[in-house]
Amino acid sequence: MLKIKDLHASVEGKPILNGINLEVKTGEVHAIMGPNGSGKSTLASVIAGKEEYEVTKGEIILENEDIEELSAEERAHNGIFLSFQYPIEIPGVSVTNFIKTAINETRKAKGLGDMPAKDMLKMIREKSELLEIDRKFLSRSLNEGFSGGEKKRNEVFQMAMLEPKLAILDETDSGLDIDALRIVANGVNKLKSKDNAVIVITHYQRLLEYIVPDVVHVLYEGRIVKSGGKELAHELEEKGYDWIKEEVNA
Ligand SMILES: Nc1ncnc2c1ncn2[C@@H]1O[C@H](COP(=O)(O)OP(=O)(O)OP(=O)(O)O)[C@@H](O)[C@H]1O
Repeated sequence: MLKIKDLHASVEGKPILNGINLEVKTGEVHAIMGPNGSGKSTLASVIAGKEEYEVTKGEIILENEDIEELSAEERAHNGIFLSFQYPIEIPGVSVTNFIKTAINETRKAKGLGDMPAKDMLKMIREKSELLEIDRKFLSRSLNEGFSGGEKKRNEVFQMAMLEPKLAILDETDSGLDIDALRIVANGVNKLKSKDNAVIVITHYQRLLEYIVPDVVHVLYEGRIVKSGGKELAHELEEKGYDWIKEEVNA
């Protein structure tokens, strides 16, 4: 699904990613952890193709295609979904209208016409039920006055509707209370299939109790310095990152 080879990236001339190697296969869930400022969100943004980040070296390959030259929009059309740490508000555009537009734009890029209204409504009904989202919520302006938990739930709803091949969830646990965390995680688990893959960026082992990762990576100073199974997340929660830093600097 995704292969990243020796990826280096900078922002405003400052190197942030210093040689990332990562392979995510279909059906897998990978967690990325690491201290503040280690480059986790930058990695997510670079995969999604955000313009402010400059790739200075390396390759990002999605399903055997080098996506380096593709814009963020084209990458989204190719099935990459990135949830944002700080989602934007769009007053006057409802959650439903936003998602309809996003789905139809993706279809257009594939040479398809708009999704018939009946199918769209059916999908909205199914996915909102899956994620236990109140229908009233769907007519509200996108993210305007949403609580932290509502924002996150809305993002997972967008993901459910767009059915991406590769979903990158950045700090999905921030702002979620325990019940919402469980609902969001259950939603992600239900959306997981043998044909897609998920990368979860998180600071806490808590989320990984619900979305169980196949592989956990530790990012430090722009490199993946350790990878392991889900037990690595427990170890990090217990011991923090100093031992990793010592290992790297030894
Ligand atoms: N758009 C930007 N402009 C300037 N600096 C940036 C930008 N994006 C990231 N950086 C810098 O890159 C470094 C890595 O940031 P990044 O957000 O990727 O880390 P992180 O591991 O996700 O951190 P956190 O755990 O705090 O969310 C930081 O020093 C940050 O200030």
